[in-house]
Amino acid sequence: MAIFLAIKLDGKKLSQKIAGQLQQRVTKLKARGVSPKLAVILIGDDPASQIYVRNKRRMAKKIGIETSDLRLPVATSEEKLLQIIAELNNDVTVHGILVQLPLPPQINEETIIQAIDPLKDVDGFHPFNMGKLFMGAPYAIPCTPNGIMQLLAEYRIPLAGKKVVIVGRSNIVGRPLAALMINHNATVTVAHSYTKNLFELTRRADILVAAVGKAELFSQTAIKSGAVVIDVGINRNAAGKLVGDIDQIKVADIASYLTPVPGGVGPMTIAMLMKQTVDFAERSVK
Ligand SMILES: NC(=O)C1=CN([C@@H]2O[C@H](COP(=O)(O)OP(=O)(O)OC[C@H]3O[C@@H](n4cnc5c(N)ncnc54)[C@H](OP(=O)(O)O)[C@@H]3O)[C@@H](O)[C@H]2O)C=CC1
Ligand SMILES: Nc1nc(=O)c2c([nH]1)NC[C@@H]1CN(c3ccc(C(=O)N[C@@H](CCC(=O)O)C(=O)O)cc3)C=[N+]21
Repeated sequence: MAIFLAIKLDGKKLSQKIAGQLQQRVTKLKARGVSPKLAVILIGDDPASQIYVRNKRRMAKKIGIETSDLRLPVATSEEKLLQIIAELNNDVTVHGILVQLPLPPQINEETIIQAIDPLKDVDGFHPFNMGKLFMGAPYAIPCTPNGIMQLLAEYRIPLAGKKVVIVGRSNIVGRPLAALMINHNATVTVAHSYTKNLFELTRRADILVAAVGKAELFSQTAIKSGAVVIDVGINRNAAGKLVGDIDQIKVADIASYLTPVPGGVGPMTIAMLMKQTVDFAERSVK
C-alpha cells in the first residue's frame, strides 16, 4: 500500500501572503481618504472567541485596518445589542460588522444576524448573503469556508468531480462550505450527529473536512489513503493542548495533504475576514 507523508497546507504562510496584498490595497484606499474599519462585538468570554478576537486585532494592525472591539457583559440584553448594531449600520466610517458567536441564551442569534446590514456583514451569515451563496452568486462569503477554498486553490487541489465529505452542518462552517464546494463542481455529502456509519462514509472521501469540535475524532481508519484532509476543529485535549478534530500524527502517514492545527484553517479565517473588510471598503468608494 502506498504510504503518503502528507504535504502541509500552510494556512499561516498563505495568510501572511494575503496580508501583504491587503496592505497595498489599504494604502491605496487611505490615499483616497478611506480608512477600512471593522467593528467587532464580543459578549461574554467564550474561549474560542477570545483567541479569535486577539488574532484578529493583530492581523488588522499589521494590514492597517482600523478595528473597534466592543466587549459587552454576558448579561447584555437583546435590545441593547440591537441598538448598538443599528448605530454601526448607520456609521459611514464602519465597513464591516462582526458579532462573535455563540451568543448568551437571552439573545436570539437569528434576530441579531438579520439586524446587521447585509452590505456590512463580513461573516456572510445574513440570510441575504447565505441565499446569494446558495444560489451560486455570492456577495459576502463566510470566512472559514472561504479560507478553506483559498487554501485548496493555492495548492492547486482540483475540486471538480471530487467526492467531498464535510462533517458538521453549522451555519458558520459546514453549510456554507457545502454551497461553495457545489459551486466549484464537487460532489458533496454533509454528515452530522445523526449520520450512521460515519467512518465508512468519510473513508470514501477524496477530500474530507472535519468541523465537529471533538478532539482527534478522526484517525487512520476514517481516512482513504491519499485523501486531502482539512481539520477545522479547535479543541483542547486532556493535556490542555490545542488540537483539531483529526489525529494529526496518524493521519499524516496516509493523507496526501493535511491542514495543521494550529496554523491551518484558523489563520485563513482571519485573513478572509480582513479581505472581506477591504472588499467592502473598496465597494464603498466605487
Ligand atoms: N479554525 C477556524 O477558523 C474555526 C474553527 N471552528 C471550530 O470548528 C469546530 C466546529 O465548529 P462549529 O461548526 O461552530 O460547531 P457546532 O457545534 O456549531 O457544529 C458541530 C457540528 O458537528 C456535528 N457533530 C457533533 N458530534 C458529532 C459526531 N460525533 N459525529 C458527527 N457529527 C457530529 C454536529 O451535528 P448536529 O448538527 O447534528 O448537532 C454539528 O453539525 C469547533 O471545534 C470550533 O471551535 C469554528 C469556526 C472557525
Ligand atoms: N461571528 C463569528 N464568526 C466566526 O468566524 C467565529 C465566531 N463568530 N466565533 C468563534 C469561531 C471560532 N473562530 C476562530 C477563528 C480563528 C481561529 C484562529 O486564529 N486559530 C489559530 C489560533 C491558534 C492560537 O492562537 O492558539 C490557528 O488555528 O492557528 C480560531 C477560531 C471563528 N469563529
